[in-house]
Amino acid sequence: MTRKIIYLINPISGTRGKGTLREMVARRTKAAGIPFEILDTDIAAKYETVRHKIMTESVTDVIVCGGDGSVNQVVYALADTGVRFGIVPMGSGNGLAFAAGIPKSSEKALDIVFTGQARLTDAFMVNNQFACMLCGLGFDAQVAHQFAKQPKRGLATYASLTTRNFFSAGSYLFKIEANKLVFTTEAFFVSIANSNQFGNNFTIAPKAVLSDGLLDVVIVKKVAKPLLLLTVMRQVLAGKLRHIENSLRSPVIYFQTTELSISNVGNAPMHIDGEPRDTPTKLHIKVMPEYFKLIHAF
Ligand SMILES: Nc1ncnc2c1ncn2[C@@H]1O[C@H](COP(=O)(O)OP(=O)(O)OP(=O)(O)O)[C@@H](O)[C@H]1O
Repeated sequence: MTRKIIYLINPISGTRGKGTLREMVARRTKAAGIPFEILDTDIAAKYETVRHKIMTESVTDVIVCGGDGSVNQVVYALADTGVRFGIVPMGSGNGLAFAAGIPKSSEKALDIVFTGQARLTDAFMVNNQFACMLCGLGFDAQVAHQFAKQPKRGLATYASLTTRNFFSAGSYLFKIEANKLVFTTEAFFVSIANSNQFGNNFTIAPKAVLSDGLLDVVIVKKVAKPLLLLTVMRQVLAGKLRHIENSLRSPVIYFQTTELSISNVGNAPMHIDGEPRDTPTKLHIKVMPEYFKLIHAF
């Protein structure tokens, strides 16, 4: 297949400067003999010009050089063109990239762009909002809301906000309907995951697969604070899927589904793919199987 690549670089994602990246991407793509163009991502997610180029210039691949928020907006705007998407992870978390086996090193991630396999990958909708890797309600969303206001991005900022919030974290009441069951729970957070991780290889839904047509739902219930860390570590290291009815009394409820409804009774904050979003009181969440083509390392 003759390839033509558009690179979309987010100038503000993560902490690394993008000058070296631009130079490296241009030098190596030229050396590989692939026609290409390098543009910036758009803060307002307007990609009509890119869409026009895809249609009129036979562009085959759009490579996002940024974090999960950038991937989210680009994929949602352009998936229907049928292009293959790749990622050079430049964000603070990079959950989707790491779930697809893409390494953090920009040089190695570019190798995957050149040699990796495009695989049909699921996405999901949260009411009318698009998600490709993770939606969170509660603790991690609180962190995402504060992170968005920080002058400096990156993992260090995330880690320090997470630690600070841990001690003050509150729980929220949710009414959840999934797999023909309705239950009420008081929880620190609810994660709805397509990717197996939050980012930075911190796994929250160990059984999640990007292309299985299922969403992994992890509910970490209200427990005494000293127990919370242990509960999360157990989920990270050995989280086992169980039927909802068999885990209602456990500190963690972990199940798979294709869709669910959540009444956000306690008004928990929300994030989608790491970006803070308004807090809805009612959510309907539904998987969109095989929604886009993502270049994986495996
Ligand atoms: N050209 C641009 N200028 C400024 N901001 C932009 C631009 N393009 C996109 N954005 C915004 O940048 C924000 C951060 O993007 P991104 O997710 O790539 O980085 P990150 O938050 O550091 O990483 P991660 O999501 O992996 O934690 C998003 O809110 C996105 O809307």
